[in-house]
Amino acid sequence: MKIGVIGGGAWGTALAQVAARGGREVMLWAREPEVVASINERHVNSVFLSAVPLPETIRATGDLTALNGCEALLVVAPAQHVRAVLSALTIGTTPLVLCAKGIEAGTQLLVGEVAHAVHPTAPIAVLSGPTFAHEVAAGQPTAVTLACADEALGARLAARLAGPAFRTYASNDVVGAEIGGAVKNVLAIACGVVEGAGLGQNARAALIARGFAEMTRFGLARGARVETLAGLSGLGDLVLTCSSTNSRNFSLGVGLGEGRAAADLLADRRTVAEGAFTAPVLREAAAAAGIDMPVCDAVCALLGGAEVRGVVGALLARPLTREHG
Ligand SMILES: NC(=O)C1=CN([C@@H]2O[C@H](COP(=O)(O)OP(=O)(O)OC[C@H]3O[C@@H](n4cnc5c(N)ncnc54)[C@H](O)[C@@H]3O)[C@@H](O)[C@H]2O)C=CC1
Ligand SMILES: O=C(CO)COP(=O)(O)O
Repeated sequence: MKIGVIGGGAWGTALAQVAARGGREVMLWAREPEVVASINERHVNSVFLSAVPLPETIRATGDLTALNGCEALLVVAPAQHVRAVLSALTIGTTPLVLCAKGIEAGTQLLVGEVAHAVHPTAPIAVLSGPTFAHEVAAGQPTAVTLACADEALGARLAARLAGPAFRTYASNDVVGAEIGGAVKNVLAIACGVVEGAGLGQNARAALIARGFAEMTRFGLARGARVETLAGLSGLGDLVLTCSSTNSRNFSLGVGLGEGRAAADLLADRRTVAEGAFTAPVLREAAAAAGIDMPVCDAVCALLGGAEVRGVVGALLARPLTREHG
């Protein structure tokens, strides 16, 4: 049986590699003809993950119908494009494993909720965790959360995707697994700003802890479980992306912290920094639910062009409050 991968960016390619290592045949759909040609002809994704040779069992296509008949589909298009890509597919009851991290603009839906809206008969699972694509593709040790409401299916998917260096931990908290990944991208931008503006390591650690408090407040309000938020897909991924310039979100924040304009930084890149798209949606959703998320608000202000010194000053000048509740 084949595994299908929807999205030929760095993460889709690394996950194709994971599935291929498990002995699966993999069909990867990519939007860019040059990615399809590069994978099929030279067995490398020269656009998004050029350092890693790929096995011949990974085939690429630009035709979504080539994914028909796959045992499961890993959905790895950026969050804002998942609806459009899934709408072009006939799915039936093929399990969809959502691997993008974000919240849809306009609807405030998590990616799994978007997938369910488009394909109500398809079982939904979420794969999320601290996973830089280049490390996974290189076979470095990695652990992820594999969440699925249908626990038997979740266990099957977790077993199918696991490998000697790729540990999958099963969970039935789909919403919790998604919220961690979506919110940490916004917080990683904030930590990058701290780095770019030279505000110090104390500030970064404080942002991680207070950011986690924001993630928890938002997650609990959306039905997530606190232990999921404190696990691989929440705190684990938050720590990873808030500490490394390998994170696209963190490095976007570094640029903002250095005083560069968000529009210029985003125009310069072909890769996706999901936090830039999630931040305004998260602010909207949090405000509608009456949830205080000052770090996320600060990221929105910086993305909108506010000056770093003023935004940081306003964060620090908030009235003193209790650490918990
Ligand atoms: N790169 C990583 O280390 C990890 C990425 N992710 C998540 O995976 C998702 C995909 O990210 P990457 O593979 O890193 O992407 P990438 O940044 O390597 O490449 C950009 C991707 O966006 C796609 N794209 C651009 N415009 C599009 C459109 N209009 N419609 C459909 N697709 C479009 C491109 O085809 C390409 O696949 C994101 O949600 C990201 O947060 C999750 C874990 C790790
Ligand atoms: O989600 C990721 C690692 O888990 C990748 O983070 P960035 O998208 O910030 O590079």
